[in-house]
This record gives sequence, structure tokens and C-alpha cells, in this order.
Amino acid sequence: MDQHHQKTTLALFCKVVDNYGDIGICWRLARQLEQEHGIGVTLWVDDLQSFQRICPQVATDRETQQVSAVTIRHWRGQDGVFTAADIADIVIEFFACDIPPAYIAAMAERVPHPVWLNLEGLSAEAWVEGCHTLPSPQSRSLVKYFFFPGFTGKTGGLLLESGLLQQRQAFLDDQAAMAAFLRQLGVTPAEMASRKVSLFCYPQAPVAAVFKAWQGGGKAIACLVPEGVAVDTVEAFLGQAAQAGASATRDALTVRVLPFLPQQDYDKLLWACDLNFVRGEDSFVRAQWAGKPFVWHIYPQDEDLHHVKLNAFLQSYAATTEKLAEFSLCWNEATKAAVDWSALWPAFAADMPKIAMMAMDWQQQMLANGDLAGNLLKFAETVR
Ligand SMILES: Cc1cn([C@H]2C[C@H](O)[C@@H](COP(=O)(O)OP(=O)(O)O[C@H]3O[C@@H](C)[C@H](O)[C@@H](O)[C@H]3O)O2)c(=O)[nH]c1=O
Repeated sequence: MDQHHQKTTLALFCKVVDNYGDIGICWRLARQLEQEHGIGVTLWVDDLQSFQRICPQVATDRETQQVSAVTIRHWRGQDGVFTAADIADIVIEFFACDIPPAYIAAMAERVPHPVWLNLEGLSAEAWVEGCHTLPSPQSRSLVKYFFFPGFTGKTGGLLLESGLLQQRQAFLDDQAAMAAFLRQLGVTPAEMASRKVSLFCYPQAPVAAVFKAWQGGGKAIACLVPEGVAVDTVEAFLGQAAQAGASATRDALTVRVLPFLPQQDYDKLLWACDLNFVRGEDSFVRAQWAGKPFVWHIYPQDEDLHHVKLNAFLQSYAATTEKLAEFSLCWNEATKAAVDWSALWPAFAADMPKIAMMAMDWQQQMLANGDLAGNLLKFAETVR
């Protein structure tokens, strides 16, 4: 790959299926490969609007642009002319997105062939270990390998930037920086002194019922909601449009709408809060690195397939913290029993110190698996 001591190149193809997770993961991986490993990364993405939401520096009207040293190309469909000289050393398709046929044809022309990986979605299910790094022979002697993120040493691990945990610790140790960060988002001193909860979930989460339990609870709660999340319930609570800056207090609960944050600021929000509600894949992983108690809203799938994935994760993550598992199942409507949130919430809250300790142990376990970008490059070396 590096015979001429040239920079290794990598093309990452990202199709935005919906929301922000697809581009969120690809952007994080692209930046890390470029910045920490000195790889020349080209990120092909079909939806620059979604990209701009998590990275405001991205222009939505450019065919090609550079952000944080990564080359970003607007992927406009399956047409296109490519020659072997256009092909990177490593080609990654995210989530089985179909890369353009002409690109694949040029891959076959290239000597040596590039390393071709399909980066899959995250799951704690046991079968993942057996499928991680499996080869899938393609036409014209090309081979594609499946690469799975995961929670064990027999998977690709989780995305983690090298300085992230130190940055987090420095932020937590610097009360003034943390207060300044929250203040700039409009959070008041009274809210800072409350139990701070960030809320990111899909529209079907039982937010209204949980708000009710928080409202009637003994301890003041400040629920910080990025714009666009749980809009109907937030508007019903606020009695006004859920725009950044809007807030209302009823009994023990204050709900405050935040601007949708750039990706790096979203990490700070997770670090600053006492409890984080996260969803999908990327915010779910970030919550694990935040080391704070979190509740995961899993991306819904047909035939409740996501409940299997949720249970697989809870079995390894929440095995020792019964209330976390119960709360998570109820939050995901993965239980048939009627839920008494006014009883479940205080029971969960009482368990939070234990859950927080467990979260730190989990972090150590995940660290031992190595990080996804590093694991991916090591694997690419073995098959090039
Ligand atoms: C709330 C918030 C999130 N973000 C970022 C964090 C993440 O990178 C991204 C959100 O991605 P996720 O947490 O993965 O949730 P998500 O629901 O947005 O995304 C995905 O979930 C996957 C399971 C699906 O496969 C995808 O198709 C996609 O739907 O948005 C910000 O940058 N600022 C914010 O204020």
C-alpha cells in the first residue's frame, strides 16, 4: 500500500438513509483516519444538508471541499467515470451502500486491488463475532470484507478518538469551562444546579409520561433538548414553538430547547449532564465514552427486530443494574406490562450512583478492545 512512501489513501462512501447517524459515524471515522493516522481520506456523501447540521463548516453547494483536511465529495448517484488511478488504497462502503459500478470496475483494473471493506452497523448480538472480517468474493477477483464494530475483542471495537477521554476529564475538572459552555447554550444557574438530563430520542419515545413523572418528582430536573427532538411533546409542555432558547418550568421540571449542536459540542453536552437519553448508533457510543448513566432509544426495525438487539446489549451492559434494564425496556416499549413511570423513575434515580460506577467499568472494558479506526487499519494491513 505504501511502497512509494506516499500517503495511504482511503475512500469512504456514505449514503444517508435517514437522520444523522450515517454521516455522524462516517465523518467521525474520516476525521480520525486523516488526523491521527495520516491517511488521505475522501468522504463521498450523498446528503450535504444532513452533514451540515452536525458540521456547520460544510457547504451544501460544493462538488468538492476540504474540511478538517478531509476531502468531501458530493456523491450524486451511480454514474461517473473512474480509472484505476482514481482508486484509493482502501475503499470502505458504509452499511452496504452500493458504490458506483464504474468505481468498482476501476477497482478491478487497479494493481494491486484496493482493500475493500463493508463497514456494518453496531450490535451486541453474538453472531457478530463470527461474521466480523469474513471475506465475500466479488466478480473480477475482487474481495470485499465485512467489518463489524462491536463490544468485544473479537469485533472491530468502537469509534474512539485518541484524546477523547482526556478531553472529557479536563472538561469535568474545569467547572468554569463547563458553566461557560452551558451558559452559552442558555442554561441558567438554577438549571445548572438541578439534575441535568439531555434528551435525544425518536418521536415514539414515551416522553410525555416521563415528563409527568419528573414534574411530580422531588428533585429539580433540567431537561435539555436539542431542537427537532420530541417536538410534539416538548411543544405541549412549553405551550410554544420548540425553538432554541424556549423553556418552561412546571413543578420540579424545566424543559429547555437547545440549538442542534455541532458534533463536538454534543459530546460536551453529554459530559456535562447527569443522565443522557441517546439513540441510534453514534450518540449511543458517545454516551458510553461520556461515562455517565444513559438510556438508549434503539432505532426501530420491522417485526420488532430491534428488541432483540436491545436485549443483547442490556444483557452485557446492564446485567448488574436491574433498574437500568427495566427503565430501558420501558423507554423502548419492549415490554408488554403497563408502566408506572411515577414509581419507575425514582427507583431508577436511586440506582444512578451504582449505574454511574458501572458505566466507568464498562468504559475500561471497551478500551481493552482497541478503537475501531485503529483496528480497521490493522486488518487492512493483513489483507492488502
Ligand atoms: C442531538 C445531536 C446529535 N448530534 C450528532 C451525534 C451523532 O453523530 C448524530 C446522531 O446519530 P445517531 O445517534 O446514530 O442517531 P440517528 O437516529 O440520528 O441516526 C441513525 O441511527 C442509525 C442506527 C441508523 O442506521 C441511521 O440510519 C440513522 O437513523 O448526530 C449532533 O451533532 N448534535 C446534536 O445536537
